[in-house]
Amino acid sequence: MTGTPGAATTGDGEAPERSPPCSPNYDLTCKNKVVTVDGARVKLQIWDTAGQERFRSVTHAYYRDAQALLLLYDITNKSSFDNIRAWLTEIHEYAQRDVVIMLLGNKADVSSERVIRSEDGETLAREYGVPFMETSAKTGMNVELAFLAIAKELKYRAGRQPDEPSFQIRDYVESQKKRPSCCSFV
Ligand SMILES: Nc1nc2c(ncn2[C@@H]2O[C@H](COP(=O)(O)OP(=O)(O)OP(=O)(O)O)[C@@H](O)[C@H]2O)c(=O)[nH]1
Repeated sequence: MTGTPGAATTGDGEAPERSPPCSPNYDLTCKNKVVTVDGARVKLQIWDTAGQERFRSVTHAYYRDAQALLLLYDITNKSSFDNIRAWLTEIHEYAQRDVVIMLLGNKADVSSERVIRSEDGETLAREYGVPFMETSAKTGMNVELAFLAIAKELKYRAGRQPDEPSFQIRDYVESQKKRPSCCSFV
């Protein structure tokens, strides 16, 4: 899922789903994930797109309806990081205007091969006003947090009362995220 968007749509854990059932195909995989937010079950339907250029025309159709997009790059692979700007441009054009976007720098466990500094991810995320953290699919670092933050944001939007203070996903992520413990590069 590196250099690529993963899209999420939600449904109430109990209610009929807003999204159609998962039907993965050759260039997309799909999984359901239930996250508990303030005692309520939020079901996320997660689509993992392939990042290759040749799939872009196919993936438009999928992320057009997404409520959230997780953009992953690989901290050991510069081109995956460089691709993120192109994806953000695509998203601006094709995704819903209020889509929740999160930038994730994956493989944070392999610090010896790091070529993208955390600060570079932070700077890019700030430029686009999106939350950012580094993750590791291997150790699990910040992985649950990424889905929890998305679920919180979507649940908040769905049930917001006019006088309720808004949920600030960037502040939440900043306060909860773990930082990689070692930084042997630059
Ligand atoms: N050390 C480490 N390896 C990882 C991590 N995430 C993925 N990998 C490894 O990187 C390789 C590629 O992982 P994939 O998830 O298939 O990569 P991808 O970019 O999604 O590939 P496509 O779905 O084909 O675009 C596999 O060998 C994974 O085990 C991570 O956080 N840390």
